[in-house]
Amino acid sequence: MEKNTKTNTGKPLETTKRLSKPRIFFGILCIVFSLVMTISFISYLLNWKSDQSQAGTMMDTTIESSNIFGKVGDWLGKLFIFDSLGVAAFLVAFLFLVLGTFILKKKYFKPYKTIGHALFFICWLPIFIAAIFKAQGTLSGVYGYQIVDFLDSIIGVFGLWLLIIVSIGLYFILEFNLRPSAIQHRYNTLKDIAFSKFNKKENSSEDFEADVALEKIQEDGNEIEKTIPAKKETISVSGMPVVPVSNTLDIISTPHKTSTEQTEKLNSGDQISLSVDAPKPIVKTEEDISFKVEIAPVVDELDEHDQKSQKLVSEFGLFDHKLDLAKFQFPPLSLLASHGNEEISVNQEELEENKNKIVGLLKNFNVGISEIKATIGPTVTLYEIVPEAGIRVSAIKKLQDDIALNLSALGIRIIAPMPGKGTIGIEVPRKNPTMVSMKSVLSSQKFQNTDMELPVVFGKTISNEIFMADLAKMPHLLMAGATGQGKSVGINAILTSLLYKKHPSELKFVMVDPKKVELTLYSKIERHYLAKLPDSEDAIITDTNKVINTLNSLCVEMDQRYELLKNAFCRTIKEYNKKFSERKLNPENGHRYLPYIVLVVDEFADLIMTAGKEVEHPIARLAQLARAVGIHLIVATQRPSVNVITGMIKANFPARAAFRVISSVDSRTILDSPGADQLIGKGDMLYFNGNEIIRLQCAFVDTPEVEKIVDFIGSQKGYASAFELPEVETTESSSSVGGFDPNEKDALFEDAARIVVSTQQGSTSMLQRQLKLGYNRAGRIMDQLEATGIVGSFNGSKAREVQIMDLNSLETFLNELKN
Ligand SMILES: Nc1ncnc2c1ncn2[C@@H]1O[C@H](COP(=O)(O)OP(=O)(O)OP(=O)(O)O)[C@@H](O)[C@H]1O
Repeated sequence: MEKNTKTNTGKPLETTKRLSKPRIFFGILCIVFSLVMTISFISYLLNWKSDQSQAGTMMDTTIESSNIFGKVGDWLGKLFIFDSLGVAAFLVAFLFLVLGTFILKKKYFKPYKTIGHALFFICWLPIFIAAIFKAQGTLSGVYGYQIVDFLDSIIGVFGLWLLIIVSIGLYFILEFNLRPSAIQHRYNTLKDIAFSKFNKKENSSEDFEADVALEKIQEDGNEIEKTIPAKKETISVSGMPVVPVSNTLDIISTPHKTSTEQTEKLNSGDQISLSVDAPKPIVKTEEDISFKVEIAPVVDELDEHDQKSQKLVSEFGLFDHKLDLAKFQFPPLSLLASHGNEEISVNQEELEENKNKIVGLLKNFNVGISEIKATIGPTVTLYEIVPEAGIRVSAIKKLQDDIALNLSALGIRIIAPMPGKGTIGIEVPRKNPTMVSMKSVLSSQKFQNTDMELPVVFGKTISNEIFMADLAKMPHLLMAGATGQGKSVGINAILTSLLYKKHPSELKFVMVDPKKVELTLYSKIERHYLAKLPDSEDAIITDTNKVINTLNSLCVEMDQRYELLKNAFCRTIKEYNKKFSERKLNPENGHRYLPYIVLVVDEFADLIMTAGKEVEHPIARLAQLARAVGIHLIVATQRPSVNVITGMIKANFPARAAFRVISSVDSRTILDSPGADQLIGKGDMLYFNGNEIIRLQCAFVDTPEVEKIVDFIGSQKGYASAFELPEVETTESSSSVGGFDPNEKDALFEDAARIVVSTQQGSTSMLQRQLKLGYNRAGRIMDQLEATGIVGSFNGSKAREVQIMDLNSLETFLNELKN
C-alpha cells in the first residue's frame, strides 16, 4: 500500500494519478471545449457583422469566416450568443470549465454552488441586458430579447424592472444572507476592523512622526558631520534611529543649537554632549486610548440536577399536563344563547327628560352646574355633572333621595366625587335596560385573548366595556345579594368563564351547595373538573359535616402544597408547575402537577348557622394562606350580616361582589360602604376590588345554557374519577398508619403489596403508575403497607425499604393477615 501512495521521494502521489483514463479524457475535453467556446465567442462578438451573411454556409468551402475557429467558431457564437443567450453565453463556457475541473477532481470551484449561480445568471443576465440595450440583440440574444418583449407586453416596463430588481435582490439576500441582523453584524465587524485599523494607523502615524523627527535629527547629524569631518567618528549619530522616542534623548544634535562654540568644542576634540528638543511624544489623552469592552460570556454551568432534567426534556419533551385528556375540547360558544338584541339603544327623550329633571332639581336647591354629560350603559345611564365653583360636594350628596324622588326611579346612586374625574356622577336606571348575555362577553377579544391565569368575566361596566378580573389575583371573592337578585347567575357566570378557558388538568372545583339545587348541574363534570374527598359519593357537597371534612381536607392539601413548593424552592404555584413541566421536580419525591382549586360555597350563611366556628376556622385559614398554592375561594351569601361575614373572613376577602341587598347596613357589611341597597336587581351589581367600587351589569347565563355546557364537557372522556382531596382524620374514622384495621384496607392493597415485593421498591409513584391511581389513594395504600410492616417507614426522598423478600413469603403473610 505504501508503495502505491508514495513516490520514490516519499511524497504522496498526486490525486490525478489515481484518476481513470476516461475521466482524464473527458475532463480535459471539457476544459478545452470551454476554451474554444470562450475564444470563439470573443471572436464572434468582434466579427459577427461581417460573418452574419455567411450563416448556414458551413459546407461551402469557398466562403471564409473571420472567426479564429473558422466556421465552427462562427457557428458556436451564433448558436450561443446571437440565437440564445447573448453575452451570458460566456457562462456556458465557464460551466464547461467547472465541469472539466470537477471531472478531474480539482477543487477550484464548489461545483454545485457555482453551477447554481451560473444558471441563475444565465437566466437573469440576458433579460437584464435586453431591458437596457433593447436595440442590441447580440448582447442579450434572442432569448433575452423575446422574454423582455413578452414581459413588456404583459406587465409593462415598470413591472419588468420590478421583476428584474426583485429577482436580483432576492438572489443576493438568499445567497449572501443579507438579513437586517446579518447586515448589522457585518457592519459591526467592519466597523471593528476599521476602528482597529484606524488605531493602528494612529499608532503608525505616531511612529511616522517619530521617524520623521529622527530622520530630521539624522539629517542634522549628517550636517554636523559635514561641518566637522575631522571628528566624524566621535558623533554616534548612526545609532540614533534605534533610540526610542522619549523625553530624554541622550545624544542627538540639532543645527540651531550647534553653535560656533560647540563647533569649536568639537574641533578641539572635546566629547560632544548635545541636548536636543526631541519630538514631543504624543501623550494619549483618556479619549484617545482605544477602549474595548469585552463582556465575558456568562458561564451558565448546569448543576447535575439541571443536566438531568435537561436530558429528560430532550428525551421526552416538556411534561404535558394535558396529555391524559389531550383530546379534550372546550365548549363552543354556540352552546350559549344571545338573549335578544344587545345594541344599546339611545332614547333621546328619556335622556333629555332626566337631564332636565336633574338640572331643575339642583337649581331648586341652589346648586349651580356648569356642565352635564351622559354615558349610557346596559342598565343605567351615568350623568356626570360639574358643579359651579363654590358648591360643596356634600350638598349634592345630601340630595340623593330628592333626586331619586324627582326622577321617580329606583336604584339612583350618587358618586361624589367620581374617582379621578373631577365630576359628580348620578347613575339613573334606564327604562329599557339591555341584557348582557354570557355569549357576548365570552366571544369578546378581551376574553378570548386574555393571558390571565383564572379569567373571570363578570359582565359590562357602565360605559359598556367588558369587565374581567383574574381570580388568581383577587385572590378570593365574597359575593352577597338578597334572594332573587342574580347571585346564582353571577356564580354561574364565573364558573362558565373558567370552564371556557381552563383545561380539566389545570383547574378543579370544590362545590359546596347547602341549598342542594344551585350547583347540582355541575356533577356531570365530576370526572373532569371536580374535586372531592376520597370516599364521598357526590362531588357536590350538600351535607354540613362533609363540608367541614372537605374544608379540613383542603387545608391539608394546602399544607401539602406548601411543603411541595418549599422543597422545590418555588414561591408560587405558577413557578412550581413550570418547574415540574421542565422535569426539574421528581415525581418519585411526591412532586406532581398542581391544578388550581376553586372552592365555591353557594350559601355561606347556612353553613355558619349550622357549623359555626368549625367552618369559619378552615375558611379563614384557607383565605389567609391558600392564594400562593393555587387554592381560591368564592363564597356567596344571601345574608351579609356581621355574624356571617365576620371580621376575620372579611379581612381575607379583598374582592367583593354585591348584588342588590336589603339594607344599607348589609351593603356596608359587604362593601364597607352603602350603595348595594340602591341597585335595581337582575344582575345589577357593584364590584369592589380593594380600591374602588365599579358598577356592573352581570352577564346572564341561564340554567339550560349551563346544562348544555356541562353536557358537552361531561360527554367527553374524563379522568377515572374526580380529583381526590387528601383524606383527613375524622372523628368516625380511626384508620391511621399506626392503627391499621385489616377490614378497612384498600381493595387494591394486596395487588399493591405484590407489586412492591416483586419490584422490591416501596415507591408511591410506582404504585400510582402501575395501578393507575391518584396520588392520594396510592399514598394511603402505602401507609397501609407500612402499618402492616410490608414496607419500612417514610425515608425522605428515597423509596421505602421493602421488608418481605419474595412473593411466597408475602402470600403467607397476607393469609395470616386475613385470619
Ligand atoms: N345578569 C342578569 N341579567 C338579567 N337578568 C338576571 C341576571 N341575573 C339574574 N337575573 C334575573 O333574576 C332572576 C334571579 O336570579 P338568581 O337566580 O341568580 O337569583 P339569586 O340571587 O341566586 O336568588 P336566590 O338566592 O334565591 O337563588 C333570574 O331568574 C333572572 O331572571
